[in-house]
Amino acid sequence: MAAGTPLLEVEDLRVTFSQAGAATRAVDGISFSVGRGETVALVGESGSGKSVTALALGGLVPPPGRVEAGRIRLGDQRLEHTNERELSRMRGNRLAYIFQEPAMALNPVFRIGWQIAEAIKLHRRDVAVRPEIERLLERVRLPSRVRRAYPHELSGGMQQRAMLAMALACDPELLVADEPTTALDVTVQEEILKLLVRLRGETGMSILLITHNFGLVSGIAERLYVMNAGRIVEHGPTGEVLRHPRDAYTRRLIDAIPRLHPAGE
Ligand SMILES: Nc1ncnc2c1ncn2[C@@H]1O[C@H](COP(=O)(O)OP(=O)(O)OP(=O)(O)O)[C@@H](O)[C@H]1O
Repeated sequence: MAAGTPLLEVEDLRVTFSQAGAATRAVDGISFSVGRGETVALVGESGSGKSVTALALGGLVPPPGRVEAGRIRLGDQRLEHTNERELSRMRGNRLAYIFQEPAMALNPVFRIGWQIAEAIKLHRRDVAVRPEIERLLERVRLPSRVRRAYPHELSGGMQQRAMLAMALACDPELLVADEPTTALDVTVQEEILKLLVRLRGETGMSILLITHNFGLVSGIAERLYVMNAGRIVEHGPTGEVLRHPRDAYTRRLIDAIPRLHPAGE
């Protein structure tokens, strides 16, 4: 593969939800890319189509949603031609997700160690499971004792770290983080974002960060795409877009971040 080729390339993606004879185009012909080792943010208000885009990457759009058109390439793999079995193998091998509500994604009746072990066993037969659990807990800065804890015994931040450990179990090339900190307190949000930055440095993986919050992206994402009503309305290097937004919708979202505009400025 040529040097500089992005890890993920999405072209003209369209996703439609059809219900009771009416069709809603949730994603309306968007194109974007994520480089190797790069963090890219997809930013937009609720309902703009960010999550549906994220789900489309892994073939996870729920019915009655349907990917109508588009080309998706991850490394040397064309995903739109991939069947469900291959997609499910790829999820976890090359592509992993973390979502907003770790408490919903973790199984309440199993200990954290068991759940991480399942994630390891699903995709990797070549590693000793127990040391690998310890390695992953260490990687997300959780103490070893968490292995024996149930999800409800952990704080929200620790639950999100446990989800991250499961997502990292298979050394994904791309981590899709869909509103990973929205359910957390502000200080914990910062901890999780710092952890993501550190993990990216340690593993070399790429991150697609999905958020409604422009306040989160500086210092995390090199580039961002702004989504509105299923379309990308603006994109560019994060600092540039934050300082000189060209689109009126982008400007409105940025104006809503109080700390970028201290009183008197
Ligand atoms: N399960 C569904 N059934 C019907 N329509 C859906 C479904 N999921 C999403 N949509 C449609 O897709 C649009 C985009 O939803 P999406 O979840 O991608 O937005 P979002 O930007 O991620 O917002 P949020 O942060 O609130 O999830 C919605 O406005 C809705 O019209």
